[in-house]
Amino acid sequence: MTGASTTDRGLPNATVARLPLYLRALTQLRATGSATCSSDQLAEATGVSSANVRKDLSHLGSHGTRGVGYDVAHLQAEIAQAIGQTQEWNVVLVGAGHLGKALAAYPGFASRGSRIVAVVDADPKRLGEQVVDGLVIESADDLDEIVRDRAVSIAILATPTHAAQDVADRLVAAGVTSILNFAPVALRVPDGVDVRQVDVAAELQILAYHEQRKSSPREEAVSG
Ligand SMILES: NC(=O)c1ccc[n+]([C@@H]2O[C@H](COP(=O)([O-])OP(=O)(O)OC[C@H]3O[C@@H](n4cnc5c(N)ncnc54)[C@H](O)[C@@H]3O)[C@@H](O)[C@H]2O)c1
Repeated sequence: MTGASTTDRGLPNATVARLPLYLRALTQLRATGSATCSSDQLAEATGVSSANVRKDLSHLGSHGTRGVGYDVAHLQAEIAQAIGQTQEWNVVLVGAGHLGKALAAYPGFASRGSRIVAVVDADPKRLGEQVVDGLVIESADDLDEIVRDRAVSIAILATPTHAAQDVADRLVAAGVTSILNFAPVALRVPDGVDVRQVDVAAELQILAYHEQRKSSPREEAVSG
């Protein structure tokens, strides 16, 4: 992600990254009828340590009540407010290939505050193809118009690497201020534009590193 380790609002980026996890856990707790929860419960549901849960929530001004814990509904509203989920954000998805289509078909974004309002592609053969109910592939030539007319502020970029910077430039010029980038390239964007890079391959490489570390003592023991 671009920018410093603290957001403009003053929350540390690591906290911001965990808030959606707490929100998801609180939504599940509320669905099962829980009115209150402890930091331990949130820790268990999210995989975050209890100490970090308490620290993160204290940044929001929530300290919980001794012996009772946190009020689930109140905390849910507070986190939703902090991460801007009290309104719906319009998203354009650029690049309707294998990955783009799979993302566009995922029904879970809307319930978490983001709505894909357009899917665009540069390949004329794909135009008009239905991706999901209510979304057909539109022309990348119309990107500027789509961003402006549909009040899009967030883009998902799923084009090949070679096209990504050009697409990002166009998105920013049209008014997009946040980009979720799947193309394996470091985008250059002006100040005020946030980029989150998703690199599943790098995540796998990190796991491979840990696998290697797990297996090497055994190998040493066998050879030694
Ligand atoms: N983050 C990860 O780990 C991860 C995993 C898979 C794929 N990827 C990346 O995601 C991107 C998409 O992968 P894919 O398998 O879906 O590729 P794909 O070739 O199936 O799809 C890419 C789509 O982008 C379209 N496109 C090309 N130039 C464009 C432009 N200028 N404007 C709009 N659309 C344009 C193409 O017509 C095509 O439909 C690639 O950059 C790939 O490397 C990343």
